Amino acid sequence: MAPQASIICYYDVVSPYSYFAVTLLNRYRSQWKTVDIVLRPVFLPGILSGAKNQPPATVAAKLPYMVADLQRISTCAGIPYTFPSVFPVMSIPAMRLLVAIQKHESEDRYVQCVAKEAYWFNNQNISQKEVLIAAVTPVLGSEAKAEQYYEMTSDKDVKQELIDNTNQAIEAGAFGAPTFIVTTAGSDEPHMFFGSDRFETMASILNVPYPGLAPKNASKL
Ligand SMILES: N[C@@H](CCC(=O)N[C@@H](CS)C(=O)NCC(=O)O)C(=O)O
Repeated sequence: MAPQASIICYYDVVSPYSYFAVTLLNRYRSQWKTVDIVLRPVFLPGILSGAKNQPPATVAAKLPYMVADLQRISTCAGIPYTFPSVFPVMSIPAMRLLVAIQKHESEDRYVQCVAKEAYWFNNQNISQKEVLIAAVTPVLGSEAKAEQYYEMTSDKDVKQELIDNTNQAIEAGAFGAPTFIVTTAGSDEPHMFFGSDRFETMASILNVPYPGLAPKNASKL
Protein backbone atom coordinates (compact mmCIF):
# COMPACT_ATOMS: atom_id res chain seq x y z
CA MET A 1 0.00 0.00 0.00
CA ALA A 2 1.25 3.50 -0.86
CA PRO A 3 2.47 5.37 2.22
CA GLN A 4 0.05 7.84 3.82
CA ALA A 5 0.97 11.54 4.01
CA SER A 6 2.75 12.22 7.26
CA ILE A 7 4.30 14.88 9.48
CA ILE A 8 6.87 14.07 12.13
CA CYS A 9 7.26 17.04 14.47
CA TYR A 10 10.51 17.04 16.45
CA TYR A 11 10.00 19.29 19.46
CA ASP A 12 11.53 20.22 22.80
CA VAL A 13 9.35 21.95 25.39
CA VAL A 14 12.20 24.34 26.24
CA SER A 15 11.59 25.89 22.82
CA PRO A 16 8.76 28.45 22.75
CA TYR A 17 8.37 27.99 19.00
CA SER A 18 7.95 24.24 19.59
CA TYR A 19 5.16 25.04 22.05
CA PHE A 20 3.39 27.15 19.41
CA ALA A 21 3.99 24.49 16.74
CA VAL A 22 2.58 21.64 18.83
CA THR A 23 -0.45 23.78 19.75
CA LEU A 24 -1.14 24.76 16.13
CA LEU A 25 -0.59 21.22 14.88
CA ASN A 26 -3.14 19.92 17.39
CA ARG A 27 -5.62 22.51 16.12
CA TYR A 28 -5.05 21.47 12.53
CA ARG A 29 -5.44 17.72 13.17
CA SER A 30 -9.20 17.74 12.61
CA GLN A 31 -8.77 19.34 9.16
CA TRP A 32 -5.70 17.29 8.25
CA LYS A 33 -7.26 13.87 8.79
CA THR A 34 -5.47 12.40 5.76
CA VAL A 35 -2.12 13.18 7.37
CA ASP A 36 -0.52 10.95 9.98
CA ILE A 37 0.82 13.40 12.60
CA VAL A 38 3.48 12.22 15.04
CA LEU A 39 5.07 14.29 17.81
CA ARG A 40 8.62 13.19 18.55
CA PRO A 41 10.45 14.47 21.66
CA VAL A 42 14.06 15.62 21.18
CA PHE A 43 16.73 17.40 23.20
CA LEU A 44 17.23 20.78 21.51
CA PRO A 45 20.77 21.46 22.85
CA GLY A 46 21.79 18.11 21.28
CA ILE A 47 20.43 19.24 17.91
CA LEU A 48 22.12 22.64 18.17
CA SER A 49 25.46 21.09 18.99
CA GLY A 50 25.05 18.30 16.40
CA ALA A 51 24.40 20.94 13.75
CA LYS A 52 27.13 23.22 15.15
CA ASN A 53 24.45 25.87 15.66
CA GLN A 54 24.03 28.30 18.58
CA PRO A 55 21.02 28.85 20.83
CA PRO A 56 19.29 31.85 19.19
CA ALA A 57 18.89 33.64 22.53
CA THR A 58 22.70 33.87 22.77
CA VAL A 59 22.81 36.13 19.70
CA ALA A 60 22.38 39.65 21.09
CA ALA A 61 20.21 40.99 18.26
CA LYS A 62 17.94 37.93 18.19
CA LEU A 63 16.85 37.96 21.83
CA PRO A 64 14.75 41.18 21.83
CA TYR A 65 13.34 40.21 18.43
CA MET A 66 12.30 36.79 19.74
CA VAL A 67 10.66 38.25 22.82
CA ALA A 68 8.54 40.58 20.64
CA ASP A 69 7.90 37.91 18.00
CA LEU A 70 6.70 35.34 20.52
CA GLN A 71 4.30 37.82 22.10
CA ARG A 72 2.87 38.68 18.68
CA ILE A 73 2.34 35.01 17.79
CA SER A 74 0.68 34.42 21.15
CA THR A 75 -1.70 37.34 20.58
CA CYS A 76 -2.47 36.58 16.91
CA ALA A 77 -2.91 32.84 17.40
CA GLY A 78 -4.70 33.13 20.73
CA ILE A 79 -2.16 30.85 22.39
CA PRO A 80 -1.64 31.70 26.09
CA TYR A 81 1.98 32.38 26.85
CA THR A 82 4.21 33.95 29.50
CA PHE A 83 7.99 34.05 29.22
CA PRO A 84 9.12 31.76 32.08
CA SER A 85 11.44 32.97 34.84
CA VAL A 86 13.66 29.88 34.44
CA PHE A 87 14.85 30.00 30.82
CA PRO A 88 16.33 28.00 29.32
CA VAL A 89 15.19 25.27 31.68
CA MET A 90 16.97 21.87 31.78
CA SER A 91 14.39 19.96 29.74
CA ILE A 92 15.90 16.44 29.82
CA PRO A 93 13.61 15.16 32.64
CA ALA A 94 10.54 16.57 30.86
CA MET A 95 11.53 15.15 27.48
CA ARG A 96 12.33 11.72 28.96
CA LEU A 97 8.97 11.75 30.70
CA LEU A 98 7.26 12.57 27.39
CA VAL A 99 9.13 9.68 25.73
CA ALA A 100 8.06 7.32 28.53
CA ILE A 101 4.40 8.34 28.36
CA GLN A 102 4.33 8.21 24.57
CA LYS A 103 5.35 4.55 24.67
CA HIS A 104 2.07 3.69 26.41
CA GLU A 105 -0.52 6.38 25.71
CA SER A 106 -2.19 6.85 22.36
CA GLU A 107 -3.12 10.53 22.68
CA ASP A 108 -0.72 13.47 22.79
CA ARG A 109 -2.61 15.66 25.28
CA TYR A 110 0.05 15.24 27.97
CA VAL A 111 2.53 17.18 25.80
CA GLN A 112 0.38 20.29 26.25
CA CYS A 113 0.29 19.69 30.02
CA VAL A 114 4.05 20.05 30.20
CA ALA A 115 4.54 22.60 27.39
CA LYS A 116 1.63 24.86 28.17
CA GLU A 117 0.09 24.25 31.57
CA ALA A 118 3.42 23.89 33.36
CA TYR A 119 6.10 25.85 31.50
CA TRP A 120 4.90 28.34 28.89
CA PHE A 121 1.78 29.43 30.72
CA ASN A 122 2.08 28.75 34.44
CA ASN A 123 5.77 29.57 34.69
CA GLN A 124 6.80 26.43 36.55
CA ASN A 125 10.24 24.90 36.73
CA ILE A 126 9.79 21.73 34.68
CA SER A 127 13.20 20.38 35.63
CA GLN A 128 11.57 19.35 38.93
CA LYS A 129 9.98 15.96 39.51
CA GLU A 130 6.98 17.25 41.54
CA VAL A 131 6.17 19.84 38.88
CA LEU A 132 6.23 17.24 36.11
CA ILE A 133 4.12 14.76 38.03
CA ALA A 134 1.55 17.42 38.89
CA ALA A 135 1.49 18.58 35.25
CA VAL A 136 0.61 15.23 33.69
CA THR A 137 -1.60 13.83 36.48
CA PRO A 138 -4.85 15.49 35.27
CA VAL A 139 -4.59 13.95 31.81
CA LEU A 140 -3.33 10.57 32.97
CA GLY A 141 -6.09 10.47 35.56
CA SER A 142 -3.96 9.33 38.49
CA GLU A 143 -0.90 10.53 40.35
CA ALA A 144 0.28 6.92 40.75
CA LYS A 145 0.35 6.51 36.97
CA ALA A 146 2.25 9.80 36.59
CA GLU A 147 4.76 8.58 39.22
CA GLN A 148 5.18 5.29 37.35
CA TYR A 149 5.98 7.10 34.12
CA TYR A 150 8.39 9.39 35.97
CA GLU A 151 10.22 6.32 37.32
CA MET A 152 10.66 5.16 33.72
CA THR A 153 12.74 8.27 32.96
CA SER A 154 15.70 6.40 34.51
CA ASP A 155 15.25 3.41 32.18
CA LYS A 156 17.98 2.82 29.66
CA ASP A 157 15.59 2.44 26.74
CA VAL A 158 13.77 5.71 27.51
CA LYS A 159 17.06 7.60 27.71
CA GLN A 160 18.22 5.96 24.50
CA GLU A 161 15.01 6.80 22.67
CA LEU A 162 15.47 10.52 23.38
CA ILE A 163 19.04 10.27 22.06
CA ASP A 164 17.87 8.31 19.00
CA ASN A 165 15.10 10.82 18.20
CA THR A 166 17.59 13.67 18.51
CA ASN A 167 20.11 11.91 16.24
CA GLN A 168 17.37 11.07 13.74
CA ALA A 169 16.42 14.75 13.57
CA ILE A 170 20.07 15.77 13.05
CA GLU A 171 20.47 13.16 10.32
CA ALA A 172 17.34 14.54 8.65
CA GLY A 173 19.02 17.97 8.57
CA ALA A 174 17.61 19.59 11.72
CA PHE A 175 19.50 22.55 13.21
CA GLY A 176 16.84 23.73 15.68
CA ALA A 177 13.28 23.19 16.87
CA PRO A 178 10.59 22.71 15.90
CA THR A 179 11.66 20.61 12.92
CA PHE A 180 9.17 18.76 10.74
CA ILE A 181 9.67 15.91 8.31
CA VAL A 182 6.84 15.91 5.85
CA THR A 183 6.10 13.17 3.32
CA THR A 184 3.28 13.39 0.82
CA ALA A 185 0.92 10.49 0.07
CA GLY A 186 2.49 7.80 -2.08
CA SER A 187 6.00 9.21 -1.78
CA ASP A 188 9.00 8.33 0.38
CA GLU A 189 10.77 11.62 -0.26
CA PRO A 190 11.14 13.58 3.00
CA HIS A 191 10.75 17.37 3.06
CA MET A 192 12.31 19.09 6.05
CA PHE A 193 10.81 22.27 7.50
CA PHE A 194 12.10 24.42 10.35
CA GLY A 195 9.80 26.62 12.42
CA SER A 196 6.24 27.05 13.64
CA ASP A 197 5.76 29.55 10.80
CA ARG A 198 6.05 26.95 8.00
CA PHE A 199 2.57 25.41 8.20
CA GLU A 200 1.22 27.22 5.14
CA THR A 201 3.90 25.71 2.89
CA MET A 202 3.47 22.30 4.52
CA ALA A 203 -0.28 22.46 3.88
CA SER A 204 0.39 23.38 0.28
CA ILE A 205 2.68 20.44 -0.44
CA LEU A 206 0.37 18.10 1.48
CA ASN A 207 -2.60 19.44 -0.47
CA VAL A 208 -4.64 20.10 2.67
CA PRO A 209 -6.34 23.37 3.70
CA TYR A 210 -4.25 25.88 5.63
CA PRO A 211 -6.41 26.96 8.59
CA GLY A 212 -4.32 30.07 9.33
CA LEU A 213 -2.83 31.33 12.52
CA ALA A 214 -5.85 32.80 14.20
CA PRO A 215 -8.61 30.71 15.66
CA LYS A 216 -12.08 32.26 15.56
CA ASN A 217 -12.39 35.16 18.03
CA ALA A 218 -8.62 35.45 18.58
CA SER A 219 -7.73 38.89 19.83
CA LYS A 220 -5.66 41.02 17.47
CA LEU A 221 -2.64 43.20 18.16
N1 LIG B 1 10.91 31.32 12.73
C1 LIG B 1 10.86 30.15 13.55
C2 LIG B 1 11.88 30.30 14.66
C3 LIG B 1 12.11 29.01 15.44
C4 LIG B 1 13.27 29.15 16.40
O1 LIG B 1 13.91 30.19 16.49
N2 LIG B 1 13.57 28.07 17.13
C5 LIG B 1 14.70 28.07 18.01
C6 LIG B 1 14.40 27.31 19.28
S1 LIG B 1 13.09 28.11 20.19
C7 LIG B 1 15.86 27.40 17.30
O2 LIG B 1 16.02 26.22 17.35
N3 LIG B 1 16.64 28.20 16.59
C8 LIG B 1 17.75 27.75 15.83
C9 LIG B 1 18.07 28.73 14.74
O3 LIG B 1 17.40 29.78 14.63
O4 LIG B 1 19.02 28.46 13.97
C10 LIG B 1 9.43 29.98 14.10
O5 LIG B 1 8.59 30.87 13.92
O6 LIG B 1 9.12 28.93 14.66
